[in-house]
Amino acid sequence: MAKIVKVKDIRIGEGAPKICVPMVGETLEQLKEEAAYLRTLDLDIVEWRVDFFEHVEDLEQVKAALKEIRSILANIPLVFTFRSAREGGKKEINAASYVKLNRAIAETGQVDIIDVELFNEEADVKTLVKAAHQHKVAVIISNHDFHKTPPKGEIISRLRKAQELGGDLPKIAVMPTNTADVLTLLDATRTMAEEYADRPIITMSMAGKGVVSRLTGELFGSALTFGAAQKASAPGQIPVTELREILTVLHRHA
Ligand SMILES: O=C1C[C@@](O)(C(=O)O)C[C@@H](O)[C@@H]1O
Repeated sequence: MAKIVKVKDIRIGEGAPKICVPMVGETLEQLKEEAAYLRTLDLDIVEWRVDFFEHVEDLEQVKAALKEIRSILANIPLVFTFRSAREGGKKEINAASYVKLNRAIAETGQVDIIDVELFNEEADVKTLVKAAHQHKVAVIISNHDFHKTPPKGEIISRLRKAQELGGDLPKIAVMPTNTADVLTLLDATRTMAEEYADRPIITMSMAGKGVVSRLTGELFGSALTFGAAQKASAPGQIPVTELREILTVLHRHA
């Protein structure tokens, strides 16, 4: 039985998939407005995609912005994510800066989860997992392919590696070029969840073809799904209101 990952009052891995909504503001004012708006929505978790932030390379300004966001979000769990440009994000920073940023933010105690990309040096991934856990912060170990869908075995291999490295929530997002790719992601999710995972996993097939994978996590084994508020952070995210409605109907008939 896969364990539950608790972040504040949210139990990831129990019941219907949890809804995570990204903030993609570039300025502090935009982020404060986004955070205030997200408080009015029916969501479970907020993700700060800090790679969009104009001052992402100034740690003190990131910390100051985090303090404001944390205050506005109150008891809503917060994921801190720097998405690298090579995996679909807005910017690229070097490995040392990436580790320093994520470690410093984990140590603030103001985030509940950090997202660490699997395709970093293994030593850096392990360093961040250890630092996060020392400060009672959970870790998503993530991987993204914005160009294709790898074979089923490779998807499973990456999720298993993320689990072996101590990620509380292994995650993979892939791009379908056809509907068979969507079935590959769903089949890999099912096999990983049923045969290898001892913790919740997060998977999605992106863009319009992949929307079905963002809705059917309870059936195939993905414990969290991303929905859009004012602006999506990746192709295929649907409005959070529609997402909640569909997840509720599917959960009722599960
Ligand atoms: O990794 C993910 C998943 C995602 O790429 C998606 O496809 O919804 C959106 C990102 O903001 C998040 O960090």
